[in-house]
Amino acid sequence: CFPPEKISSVGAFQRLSLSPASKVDPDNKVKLVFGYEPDTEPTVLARGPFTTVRSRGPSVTVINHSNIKPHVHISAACQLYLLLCAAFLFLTAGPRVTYVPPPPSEDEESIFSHYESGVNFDKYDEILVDVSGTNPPPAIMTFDEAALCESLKRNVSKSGYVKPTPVQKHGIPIISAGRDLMACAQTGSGKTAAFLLPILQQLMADGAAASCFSEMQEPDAIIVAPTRELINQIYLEARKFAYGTCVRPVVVYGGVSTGHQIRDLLRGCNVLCGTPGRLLDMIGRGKVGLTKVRYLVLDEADRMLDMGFEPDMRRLVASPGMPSKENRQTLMFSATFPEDIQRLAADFLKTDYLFLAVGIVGGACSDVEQTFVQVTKFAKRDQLIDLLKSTGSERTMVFVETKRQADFIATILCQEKFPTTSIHGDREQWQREQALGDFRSGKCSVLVATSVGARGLDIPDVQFVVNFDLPNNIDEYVHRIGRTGRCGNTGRAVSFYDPGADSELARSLVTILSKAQQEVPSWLEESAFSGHSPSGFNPPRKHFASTDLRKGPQGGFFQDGSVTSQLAAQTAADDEEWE
Ligand SMILES: Nc1ncnc2c1ncn2[C@@H]1O[C@H](COP(=O)(O)OP(=O)(O)OP(=O)(O)O)[C@@H](O)[C@H]1O
Repeated sequence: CFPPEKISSVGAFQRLSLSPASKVDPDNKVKLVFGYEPDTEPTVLARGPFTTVRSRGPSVTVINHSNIKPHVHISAACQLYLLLCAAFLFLTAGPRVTYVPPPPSEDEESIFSHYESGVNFDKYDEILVDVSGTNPPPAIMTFDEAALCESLKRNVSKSGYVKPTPVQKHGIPIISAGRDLMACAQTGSGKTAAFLLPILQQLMADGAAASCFSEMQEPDAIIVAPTRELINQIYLEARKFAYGTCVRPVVVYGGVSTGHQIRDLLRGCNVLCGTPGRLLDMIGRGKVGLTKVRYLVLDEADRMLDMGFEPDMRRLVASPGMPSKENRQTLMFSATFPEDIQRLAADFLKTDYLFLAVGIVGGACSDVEQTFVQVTKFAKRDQLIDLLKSTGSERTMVFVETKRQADFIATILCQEKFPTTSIHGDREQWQREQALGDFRSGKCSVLVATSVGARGLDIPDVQFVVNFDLPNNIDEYVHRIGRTGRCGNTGRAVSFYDPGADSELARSLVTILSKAQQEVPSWLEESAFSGHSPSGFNPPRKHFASTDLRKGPQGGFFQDGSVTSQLAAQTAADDEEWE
């Protein structure tokens, strides 16, 4: 059946059309051909029930013709190899995703619904702020000083924002001045608006408007975050601030029908929010062009590294069309600033980027009252039930180590008549979204979660966090308890400390507690400094680092503009399983 009748280009692929008049194979088999180059003999590597087989580059694709007779013998080794490839593809591809999430509400009241900032909101002004790098612009004290355009100002006010938080006071003018930024700030202190407002302001001032007339959308800003729930939340914030303007944010993330997301994308997109994999997929499909990108935001950058997204992030910045770092503005947000994040910052950001640290890098929010209970593994369940009975109907997040454990504990709590739901990586996306919806609406007052719920989730009125299992990573601990005590509100966290399993974390916990001005239980201190714990206070780990390594004499510390003393930061953690 060779030479082929026709070779045509189909996007990045080549299609090799074979003559239907070729000799008939009684088995009706199809051949997979590799290594075809003009004037060379193709090598047939496989036969199988394929309809269309595609491969990139010089290799060639064959379209199924049931009447083709293979004319090259396939060795047994090749057959085995291809069988393994097919099995791998089948296992990794999984079932086709068809879930289409319900559209977010168009109702203005629900778009702008928010919870009130808490009694400690004004205490944010006392937090030490460190800005390092050359010529940082002065901080703003009010949203008026941010010179936002009318519609944005109106949306900010409808969101209940009266005055900026420290990360906004410093972050907004830095971004508006066109500077690259690496920022670390405590949980729940308003990082999302710190990058969204100046970006949206600039796009609105430039008259950016989404166009639905292009098969390839070319966003002005790309925002990347590690988890589906977090990126969706960022998208909803962007949509809220862009309400009533021509700027159109769009979100793409895994677990949802790709076709649905492409259709949404093609309705116009200025600000594209995405998880790394789905974003690269859209770029690979030619639905997203990068040449117009002016802003690239990497939120929770340290978590993206922990989750193994570094290659994806590098692929993104190296993707065809992506402006070089000199020609775009890059903003990275991270709870910690370890060396691998500094390395990434050096690669992705301009050399004169500014480093902004609000509070203690990697420190816990001091509005959360942290309590520890010593309990053995087998007594945890009863302890949890007692605890929940005493807290009544407070909105509570319970963190556990494994997905199976999450289901198990959720079932037990339901049996005990606590309205409970769960979120973890083995649940379908629609189940995850339903669980969050039920928890947000109050239908379920308890949400049992694995680490997937630890970062970034901003759920109103979570009064209580329980670490049923402590994480093996102190950063994770800080993020988990940060689901409460947000935006100046107070919250409580109770952690079950199993001396047999958690002693490795003891010293880091003592550090975190003391820095957040919390009482340190004497038994925890003893455990931290007894021979059972790893030697050395806050043992070094590959992630450890605190402040900007570039810091020179000009790197000062500011408290609303004035130079203060040096911040310290200590985090210690191991990698934990992520889903
Ligand atoms: N200036 C402000 N005034 C009132 N509320 C605000 C202000 N800034 C942010 N908020 C609200 O505070 C809550 C927390 O903000 P956000 O989720 O951006 O925090 P974060 O720093 O990103 O937290 P995390 O580190 O957990 O991701 C949100 O509900 C947000 O709408």
